[in-house]
Amino acid sequence: MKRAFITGITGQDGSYLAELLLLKGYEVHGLVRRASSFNTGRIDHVYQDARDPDARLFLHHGDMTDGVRLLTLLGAIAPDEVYNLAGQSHVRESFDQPRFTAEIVAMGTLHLLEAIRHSRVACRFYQAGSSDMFGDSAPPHTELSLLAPRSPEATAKAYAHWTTRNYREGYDLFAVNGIAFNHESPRRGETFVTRKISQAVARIQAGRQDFLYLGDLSPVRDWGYAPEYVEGMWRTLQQDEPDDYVLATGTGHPVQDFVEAAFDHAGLDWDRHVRFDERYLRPTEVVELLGVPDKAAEKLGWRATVQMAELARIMVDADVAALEHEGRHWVDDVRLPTWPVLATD
Ligand SMILES: C[C@H]1O[C@H](OP(=O)(O)OP(=O)(O)OC[C@H]2O[C@@H](n3cnc4c(=O)[nH]c(N)nc43)[C@H](O)[C@@H]2O)[C@@H](O)[C@@H](O)C1=O
Repeated sequence: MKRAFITGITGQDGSYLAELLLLKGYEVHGLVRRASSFNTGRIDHVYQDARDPDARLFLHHGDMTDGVRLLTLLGAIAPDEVYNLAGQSHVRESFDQPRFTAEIVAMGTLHLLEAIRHSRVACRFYQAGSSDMFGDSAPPHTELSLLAPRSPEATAKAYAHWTTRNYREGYDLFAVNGIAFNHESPRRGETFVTRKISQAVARIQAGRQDFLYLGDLSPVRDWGYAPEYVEGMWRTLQQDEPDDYVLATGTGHPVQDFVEAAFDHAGLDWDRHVRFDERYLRPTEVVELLGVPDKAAEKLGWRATVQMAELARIMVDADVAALEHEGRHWVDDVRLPTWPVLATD
């Protein structure tokens, strides 16, 4: 049985990837930050008690800032595949917490790569790169486009990207950079713009909220559906040779298009409910991110099929359903959560 280790397993991508790998028959291990309250809401529905002889999902407390913990965990788990999805990924927040963001995203990746190198575990490594690294670089963006990051989050991702390449070339590690463009879902954090919009639409439709406050509606993003992207991540590690891949839909839209699609789907007039708030502006904005997914299509046989308007409908429907079943957060997973018991290592 193949074994995978996922950092960031409690996030949107980590939870979808864990589900996918369990379906593919893997034993899945995930890194979870210790907190005084449970933070595993996105994976509770697939969690099995570690004492169950059939359990294939194991959670381990640890942190990307703790390289020794990563080293000992890797040695104990001996995974075949490592997916580095952990991070402080909110761009606006990274301007307020640049050092913390760099510690997790840049140094955290270095800690993980060093842990792989020194534990001598024979594994393949996936680095969750971000289109944000392209920043000011002229669109459309390919694997060869210049990296010109415009935020602390993006500069940290660029460090992680180049460190991954150097470990591939210098230490003969099967290390891959996936460069994923924005990918969203009902599990997206509530402060990213798509989820903020879909949640607000549901609340406005239900008469629980009147206005949605947003920043700049003009930036263009290439939005896809997150469950499709984790399939792409997995495929990058199944190739004969390690390489870098753009994962994107190939179509860009301004934020305003997503706003319109979401409000339209609920039968609402967006213009009556959306207001501007300068607090959501960033010191430096990325004007346009647009990916060219041709290499992924050709080499991985991977293509994004859900485009922006359908994505908006999926997310609005999920948030409308979530309001109807308040208290259940991840409505696309209808099983009730069981509380996690951590593996004892
Ligand atoms: C690929 C990349 O994708 C994400 O970064 P992002 O593109 O910054 O995503 P977002 O959803 O925060 O913003 C999208 C756009 O929407 C504009 N916008 C307007 N008004 C609001 C607003 O009120 N909130 C937010 N969050 N954005 C707003 C905002 O200024 C920006 O132009 C991260 O996953 C990152 O880690 C990553 O890898």
